[in-house]
Amino acid sequence: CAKKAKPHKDDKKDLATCRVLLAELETHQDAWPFLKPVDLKAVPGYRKVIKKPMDFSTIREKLNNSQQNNELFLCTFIIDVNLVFDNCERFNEDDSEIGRAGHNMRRFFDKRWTELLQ
Ligand SMILES: Oc1ccc2c(c1)N[C@H](O)CC2
Repeated sequence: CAKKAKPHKDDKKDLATCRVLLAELETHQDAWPFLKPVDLKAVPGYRKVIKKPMDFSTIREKLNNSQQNNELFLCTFIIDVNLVFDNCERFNEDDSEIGRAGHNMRRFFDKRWTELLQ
């Protein structure tokens, strides 16, 4: 991940950029399956199948707690967002409403993070 994020000149703004990017993810029309943690009591099999649940509200909490000087926050952010979409692919058919939402959101994220952070 570190090698992916080209060492661009000014990483001081990266935390603010992650917050902007996260806000765009949260307000996307296909974000609804990913806004809050999956209810592990209500969804049979989820706890067993998905080893590392992740969602946008948890990512926001982690960003709010991360320190600018902890330079790992950018990689952690990218890894966590991709975990949301990887979990979605693992648990949902591609040809399902939530499966399609996951693919759409991943495509949107890949485009925006490349524009904003690389
Ligand atoms: O039918 C269902 C019911 C619940 C969920 C899903 C599908 N997929 C989500 O990834 C996790 C929650």
